[in-house]
Amino acid sequence: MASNSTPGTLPGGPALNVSGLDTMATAPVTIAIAVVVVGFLILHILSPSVDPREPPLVKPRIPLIGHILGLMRHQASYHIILQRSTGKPIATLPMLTGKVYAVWDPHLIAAGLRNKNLSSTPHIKAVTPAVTQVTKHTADLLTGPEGDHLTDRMMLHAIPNSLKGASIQRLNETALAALASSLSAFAATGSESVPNAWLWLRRLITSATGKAVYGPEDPFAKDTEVEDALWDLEANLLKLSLNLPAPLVKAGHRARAVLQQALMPYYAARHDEDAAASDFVRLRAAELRTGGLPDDDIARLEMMLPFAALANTVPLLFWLICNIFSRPELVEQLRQEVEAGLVTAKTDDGEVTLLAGTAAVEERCPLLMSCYRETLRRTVHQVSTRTAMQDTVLTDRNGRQYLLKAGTVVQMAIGASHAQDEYWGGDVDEFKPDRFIRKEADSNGEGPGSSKAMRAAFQPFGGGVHLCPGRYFAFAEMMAVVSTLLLGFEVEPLEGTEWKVPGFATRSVIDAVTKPAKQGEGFGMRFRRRQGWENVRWVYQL
Ligand code: HEM
Repeated sequence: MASNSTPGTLPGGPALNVSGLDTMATAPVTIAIAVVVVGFLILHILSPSVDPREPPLVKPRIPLIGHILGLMRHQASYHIILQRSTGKPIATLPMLTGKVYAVWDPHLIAAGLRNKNLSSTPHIKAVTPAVTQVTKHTADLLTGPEGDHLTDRMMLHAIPNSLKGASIQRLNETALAALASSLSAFAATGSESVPNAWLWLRRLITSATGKAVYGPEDPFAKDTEVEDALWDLEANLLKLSLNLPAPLVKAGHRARAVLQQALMPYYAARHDEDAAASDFVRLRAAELRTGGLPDDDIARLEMMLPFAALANTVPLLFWLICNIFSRPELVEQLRQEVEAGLVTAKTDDGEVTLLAGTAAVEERCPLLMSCYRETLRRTVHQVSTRTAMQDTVLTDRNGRQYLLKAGTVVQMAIGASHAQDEYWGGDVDEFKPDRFIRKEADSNGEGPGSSKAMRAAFQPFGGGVHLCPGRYFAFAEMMAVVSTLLLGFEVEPLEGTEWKVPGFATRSVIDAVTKPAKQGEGFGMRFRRRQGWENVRWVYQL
């Protein structure tokens, strides 16, 4: 009988074959063990091989698909979760029969972003046709050998050249003039209630940026439906890039159609060549035309351009305003700093000139700059995705080397850099307005929270050749709005007296800055013109 068999005797041995009852009792056990063994064999065969020189393997709880499910559910936050649970600087994440390298340590991220063997081109080429639905002619062109050349021209020539020097100066001046006009007219009767602060800021920044980027023919100025489409598309970009069946991405398809239909007449009429259009639009479109793209496909492809200009500035400004105005004492300190540091002229007829450029704020308003950096630290979750074009070695700060095999995808998770107490100290999960200017806790100037450690781990704009070229433009827009609200307005929550700031939405792997949950629904603000600042006309200078 089975019950008399020696513990540990293997099923199927002689003692177990005595009666039919024994056979019936052990058969399920045998099958179960066989299933487990076969399962392990299959897993072993399917699991990607990992060289000991590669980053350490972090296996998911659910074999094969665990990391895929984790990334789908938590998106960019999954990297923070994994880094915190494993404590590792870098890892190999097995997914189905393949693998992805996840880089979490700031020094390794910096090394990866600088490394020329890690390229964004394969990723761009892979997702662009699915996301933009360009014609087959253009898709073939982009994915063929000419596509590499065109992508390089766009990324390494058109973008950097259009966002520097006189080009960015002009872009900034136009956007700042548009903001000045909107904010000078805002709450003209003395006060204004804004039921959804997120949507209000979205509108404010979209109209100023749209005008600066596209010129007077700005497609976003023609219909607010176009602006809505941009953000609906943003929310669906991941699904579109995965090329999921149409019924699962209805909202994405609709938003894409609205956006592309709005951009097509702009490019067909060659408004990108208008004198008042920015070089950002002009140089990219010119490059694409030279590459053989028809105008309609330029419009399809260029629906990605406003994402770069808007998708991160609007949420960052939203969090900066929430972080500041929900702290009355901080508001008082910042008001003094801004009035003393940034106001350069105040005329009798009510014109106030404010500085909004990076150098001025850095030099004259250290607390405001610290709040800005702390907001970036807390809300940038960027995952920079590259492919290793050849076997590549990354070296950490202790000289330890990790081999990245050619052809493997590398995800560098800046959100993980910004969330490690090893660099930021025990209060890493809190918003500390003065974090970047407070006295160093660590006496030798190197430990958690020291300026050296924080400098290494602060990477909100990426690095290497893809370092964000729009950061100074975004900064001036945000500073103009924040300084104006500080000086010119009393800002209160619309409902009650307590600030109930929305939580974070799922942190997308597509963009860099976290958005508020549910489009900031239910979070309104009331603005009242401050005594002595009632009839101000604002002017901004860099
Ligand atoms: C607070 C606002 C912003 C943040 C936090 C931000 C962040 C970033 C980050 C992290 C990257 C690197 C992406 C990577 O490594 O793959 C990037 C790239 C880029 N950003 Fe920004 N950005 C902001 C505003 C802007 C603005 C306003 C513009 C345009 C006017 C812009 C244009 C770009 C472009 C074109 C790239 C791609 C550069 C390349 O791949 O070579 N960004 N941004």
